Amino acid sequence: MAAAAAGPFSLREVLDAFRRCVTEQREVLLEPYLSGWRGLIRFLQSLGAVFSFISKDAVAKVALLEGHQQQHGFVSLQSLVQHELAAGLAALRARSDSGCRTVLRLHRALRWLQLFLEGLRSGEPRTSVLCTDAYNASLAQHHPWVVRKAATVAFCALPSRDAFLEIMNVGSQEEAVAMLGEAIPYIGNVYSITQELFTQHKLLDLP
Ligand SMILES: CCCCCCCC/C=C\CCCCCCCC(=O)N[C@@H](COP(=O)(O)O)[C@H](O)/C=C/CCCCCCCCCCCCC
Repeated sequence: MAAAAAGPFSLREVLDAFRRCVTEQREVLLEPYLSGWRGLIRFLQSLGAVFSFISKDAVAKVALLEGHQQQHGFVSLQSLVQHELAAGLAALRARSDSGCRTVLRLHRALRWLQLFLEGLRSGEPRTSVLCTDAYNASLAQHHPWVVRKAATVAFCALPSRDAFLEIMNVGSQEEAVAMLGEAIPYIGNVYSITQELFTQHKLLDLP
């Protein structure tokens, strides 16, 4: 499946992808953006079947964006937004397969990731608590009750903080925490630029 290439998870690769995302003109490049997501999905898939309903949704969204990227040759999120908005906001809102609505879902998930990684870095050992708090402060408000319920049940199966730091494949715990400190601002930067772009074009509530 193109959206989830094989190979072990490496936080360094994800960090590099999100670092490569932002240009000097504050554009968000689609290729590294999707590459970062593919790396994250690989991690999620390694956590087992209890998370497969989440990884399947993320894989489908990345695959949809890969399709749009290949079909139209978009280089950046900005060019994707510009292209889809050319048909008018009403037409865009009526589409269920638009790149914009799909990016919006991943964008909200990126906020979850930022908060979750900040929590991991803080030293709180209960990953399910960290994950639930990050989820409630980001994605949860956009999900129906049944999805919220399934997600919070799945969070109880998360590995410990120590296991998380190990799976990052970065080295010692201290090195892993240092890399989290490096990664969070890059992810935050991609989030902020996308948030500005979607605010500017009134796209933050695409159905
Ligand atoms: C060393 C630490 C690294 C942490 C790595 C984390 C890896 C996480 C990888 C992927 C995150 C999942 C992204 C999920 C995107 C969800 C998008 C969404 O909101 N989809 C819903 C709406 O879609 P439409 O119906 O409108 O098309 C859809 O209903 C969602 C269904 C699935 C439930 C989503 C719950 C998301 C919970 C947050 C992720 C938790 C992962 C925990 C693993 C640490």
